[in-house]
Amino acid sequence: MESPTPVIVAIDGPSGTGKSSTSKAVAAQLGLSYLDTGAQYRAITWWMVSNGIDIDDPAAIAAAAGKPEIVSGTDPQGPTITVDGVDVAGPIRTQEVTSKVSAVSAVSDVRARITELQRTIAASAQDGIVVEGRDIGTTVLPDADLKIFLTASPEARAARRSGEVKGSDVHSTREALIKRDAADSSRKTSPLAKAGDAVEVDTTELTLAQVIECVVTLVEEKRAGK
Ligand SMILES: Nc1ncnc2c1ncn2[C@@H]1O[C@H](COP(=O)(O)OP(=O)(O)O)[C@@H](O)[C@H]1O
Ligand SMILES: Nc1ccn([C@H]2C[C@H](O)[C@@H](COP(=O)(O)OP(=O)(O)O)O2)c(=O)n1
Repeated sequence: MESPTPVIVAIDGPSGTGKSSTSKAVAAQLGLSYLDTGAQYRAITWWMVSNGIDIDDPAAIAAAAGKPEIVSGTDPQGPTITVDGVDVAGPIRTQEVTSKVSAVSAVSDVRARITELQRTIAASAQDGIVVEGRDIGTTVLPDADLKIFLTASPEARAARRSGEVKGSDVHSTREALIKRDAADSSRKTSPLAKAGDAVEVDTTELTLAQVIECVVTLVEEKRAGK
């Protein structure tokens, strides 16, 4: 049988809308690769913090942006991320990294470096790839075959996120999410935004299974129309 044309899917949206869980499941179901671009920004942030770079000094961040070697494994059944050969899948999820990632990812030299990496990974995915983040449909892969923009109410997103972290309360999680979204949406270089040709899916009232099914159907429709 002829193998299908590689398909490139971009999934963007704010925190807690379901990007990672949806992207991983869609990629696994359709035999595509998977790239979590937020993990790459978290990885470079982790490296800056670990190497004593002043997060409030964009020039210092820019000067160091080319130093760490970030490698992403794109198997949706077990995605990996390393910095200079060290597995950082755990350390990049700490509160400290989460609170600093928006400042680091606003620096244009950081974005240029990580964007190049993302384009290289997408171009080398033989069967296609699902790439999730904030600026994939607008900047990283503007020619993606399908662009999805996930949204959900701040309440739903905070409830989902605080459900993941033991002992966290919904109110402070909601405030932190709103603050990070505002920073990501208002930065000068490649802010969080919906591409003009993206399909918006509000996941507030949907189960994860429903969102996955919706995206799988959209990918299959695209493939059939190719
Ligand atoms: N539609 C949904 N309904 C309920 N919970 C969801 C839904 N989508 C995702 N989740 C849960 O919400 C949390 C955050 O999802 P995640 O995929 O990490 O979001 P994002 O990547 O957009 O930050 C996870 O625990 C996930 O299982
Ligand atoms: N394409 C991307 C992906 C993430 N970022 C930045 C902005 C986000 O707040 C952080 C972390 O992203 P991540 O997707 O891991 O965040 P959450 O899973 O939503 O908590 O990285 C970005 O600037 N551009």
